[in-house]
Amino acid sequence: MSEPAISIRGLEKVYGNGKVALHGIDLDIPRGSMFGLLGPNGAGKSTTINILAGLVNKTAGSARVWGFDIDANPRNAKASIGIVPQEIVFDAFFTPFEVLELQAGLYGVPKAQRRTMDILRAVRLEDKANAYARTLSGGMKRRLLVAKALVHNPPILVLDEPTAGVDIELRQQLWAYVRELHSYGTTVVLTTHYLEEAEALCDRIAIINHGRVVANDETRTLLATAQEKVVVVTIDRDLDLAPDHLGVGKVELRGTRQLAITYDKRERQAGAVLHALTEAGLGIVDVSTQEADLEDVFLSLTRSVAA
Ligand SMILES: Nc1ncnc2c1ncn2[C@@H]1O[C@H](COP(=O)(O)OP(=O)(O)OP(=O)(O)O)[C@@H](O)[C@H]1O
Repeated sequence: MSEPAISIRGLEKVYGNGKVALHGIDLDIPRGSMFGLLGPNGAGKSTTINILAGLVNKTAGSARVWGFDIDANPRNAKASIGIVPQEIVFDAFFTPFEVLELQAGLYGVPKAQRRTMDILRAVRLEDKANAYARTLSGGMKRRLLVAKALVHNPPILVLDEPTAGVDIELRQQLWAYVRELHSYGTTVVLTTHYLEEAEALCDRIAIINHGRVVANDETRTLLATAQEKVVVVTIDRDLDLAPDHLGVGKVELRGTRQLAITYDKRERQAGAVLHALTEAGLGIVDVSTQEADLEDVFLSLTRSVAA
């Protein structure tokens, strides 16, 4: 197997004020993956990313980006990663074209190899190429940030909370574009608070809490670890109250004919729940089940770890 796109070992960060942001993180992000870095506010996501980007100095540990050690080979490590930061910062008096050309200059991309107009076209800003950055809408600025991260054609693109404060339509556009990049082989890492977003987009997810990795798995495996399952049963008669004597989990009456039963799937299967209902003399008309979603996994993991 090829070396991971990003490989982190024992990464620690203590800020100047004594705040321990990372307690020793181990993390491998496979090449070609769409990887979600999830965690509540202050978990250490930005610190991790900023260390990889060379913007924050680590206290201990090591990291390799596309095989390049960030200490031994910082230039190559930096050239292998494009970071889309959380905050929008541009010089208002540069045009998108100039912003990208300047960035290309910073990364030492020779003029002949620059793809400024191609990138602007890809993020649908070609008609704004020569407008001042200050005249762009919030959404356009976001797209310009993505464009900026791509000028040196990095194999890894990291998006730090890219859709915070972005409207739904733009979010969809942004994700469509990120998916496209991913389909062409770019390794994509995104940090997000939006659990549904990570669930929908990422093939692997690591959850960080209080500077520690508390989960790191394929999205579907992570979802399968959620223990609660709900079976919703339509019964053959009207009820006034949820029956409380079934002994199969929490029973809730929805309307007069539907029962939602939440049970722990380690303890019993849906069949046993249905059996208990028929034993209680209730006829079953229809059945559906709901798996727990990522939010349940996230909450159970981030609740169980002390600060
Ligand atoms: N420059 C700094 N000086 C001191 N403490 C810091 C600094 N930057 C971050 N921290 C602290 O380190 C911890 C981790 O912060 P970090 O920004 O990495 O979290 P995060 O998971 O990215 O959260 P968010 O999503 O809110 O950005 C927090 O407790 C934060 O207050």
